[in-house]
Amino acid sequence: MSQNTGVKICGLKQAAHVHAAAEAGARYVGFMFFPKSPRHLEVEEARALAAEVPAGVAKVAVTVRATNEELDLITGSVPLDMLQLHGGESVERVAEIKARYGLPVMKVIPVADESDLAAIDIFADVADQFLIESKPPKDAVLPGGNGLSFDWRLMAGRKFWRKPWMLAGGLTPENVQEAIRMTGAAQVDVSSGVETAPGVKDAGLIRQFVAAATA
Ligand SMILES: O=C(O)c1ccccc1NCC(=O)[C@H](O)[C@H](O)COP(=O)(O)O
Repeated sequence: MSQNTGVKICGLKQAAHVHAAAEAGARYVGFMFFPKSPRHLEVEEARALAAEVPAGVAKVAVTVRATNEELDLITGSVPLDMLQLHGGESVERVAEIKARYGLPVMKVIPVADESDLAAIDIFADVADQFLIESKPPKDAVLPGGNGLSFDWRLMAGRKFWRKPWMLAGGLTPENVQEAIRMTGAAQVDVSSGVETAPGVKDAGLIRQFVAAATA
């Protein structure tokens, strides 16, 4: 663990939780734009929430195979620092989004087994960061935010990729220290693990998570 561990709290919907995350020391907050998600925000809600985020904390829009029309609306309405692409976007689409919006892009790499890690090299020229997380079950409604972890042993000795990366998937205040120890992650992301029900964040759990990740 390290006091320098970067923490992203994803799927925030309330100002109080944005404040709890920022005051605890989170470096990123994630706003969901995916109507099927219990964490989904309309752009007006996201714009109001973004105004609560202090300087120094990055505002990340999480999207899933969003069209240019949808991204135009999101980026035109909400002041953002990063776009997280959580769908099956191609290398070409990631490059197009990066050029069109001029924002850093975090590409999600879903992992179930070792072969899935090859995608990191494939996207390394176009993505600014990676979020490495568990592949969702085949019948899952959501491609992320499922509270499921993957086998962290797959990451052992793999931390020297060309771009920064974040570990995600099923992290909690209880397991995040072990996850960092096993993977060497310098950054971690959480959503379900700081909730009391899907989409319902808890300020105490947010504080516990950031404290454990940065202890
Ligand atoms: O959180 C969602 O509802 C979601 C829906 C669709 C795509 C992505 C989503 N979340 C993105 C995140 O970055 C989550 O924090 C990440 O998947 C980890 O989630 P969890 O396992 O719940 O901590």
